[in-house]
Amino acid sequence: MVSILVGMDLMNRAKLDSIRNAGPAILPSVLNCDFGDLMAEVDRLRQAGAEILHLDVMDGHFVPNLTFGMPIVEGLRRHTDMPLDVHLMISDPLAYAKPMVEAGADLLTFHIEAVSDPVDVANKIRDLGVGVGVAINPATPLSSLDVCLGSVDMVLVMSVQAGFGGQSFNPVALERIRELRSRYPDLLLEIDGGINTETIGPAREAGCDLFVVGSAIISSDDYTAAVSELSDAMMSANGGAR
Ligand SMILES: O=C(CO)[C@H](O)[C@H](O)COP(=O)(O)O
Ligand SMILES: [Co+2]
Repeated sequence: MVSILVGMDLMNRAKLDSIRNAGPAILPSVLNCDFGDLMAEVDRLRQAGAEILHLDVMDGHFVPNLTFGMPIVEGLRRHTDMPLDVHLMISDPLAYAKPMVEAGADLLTFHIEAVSDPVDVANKIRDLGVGVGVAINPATPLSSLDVCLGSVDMVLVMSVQAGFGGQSFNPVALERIRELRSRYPDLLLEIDGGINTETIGPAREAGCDLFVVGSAIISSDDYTAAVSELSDAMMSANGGAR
């Protein structure tokens, strides 16, 4: 069991490096895809050029929506070698961190609003051998992250209130990305919510590395065209804020 866990840790850390080196990158969220055809949806996203998957785990308690847990993550893990970026919108991230890592998560992100001791949560997730991220909702003061920024690999700046796909982009996220980028030049920054061809460029100009996109891809009839248009908008923006 120990050697299996050690092997899993090495694999997960390698995937974390590939996430870190992928930026700037588009991470499709499967939140609004056809769950009756999930693996084919993942194949379509992969063929469209996606290299990392973003998985939105919601518990119906921290957010008023319920999605999926370890069995789906584990099924996706067996189906694809893409790194799995798991966004935990749950009230008790530590209760599910180890099962999520065993299911195949490569990067586990908890919400700052959900925990009382973010350093302890970050350290315990890191001890599982995966990358650790902290997410912040638009209404939460950015200063609440200060205590744990030295303990995480990534900050996920929410550009919508966590809970649902298809919401409108909140530009407060751009100010936050700018501020975090200027204070922490090497910190991995991800943005999530309402990212489309209009918002991805400004987010990159603000200094963001990873761009989660749900409905702007999934609502398209042609995932390849959607990813290509997003990628063009992302790459033509000036990422020099970094
Ligand atoms: O974390 C999320 C919602 O809480 C989703 O990742 C996000 O909303 C993606 O969907 P969209 O691009 O449609 O906003
Ligand atoms: Co998300």
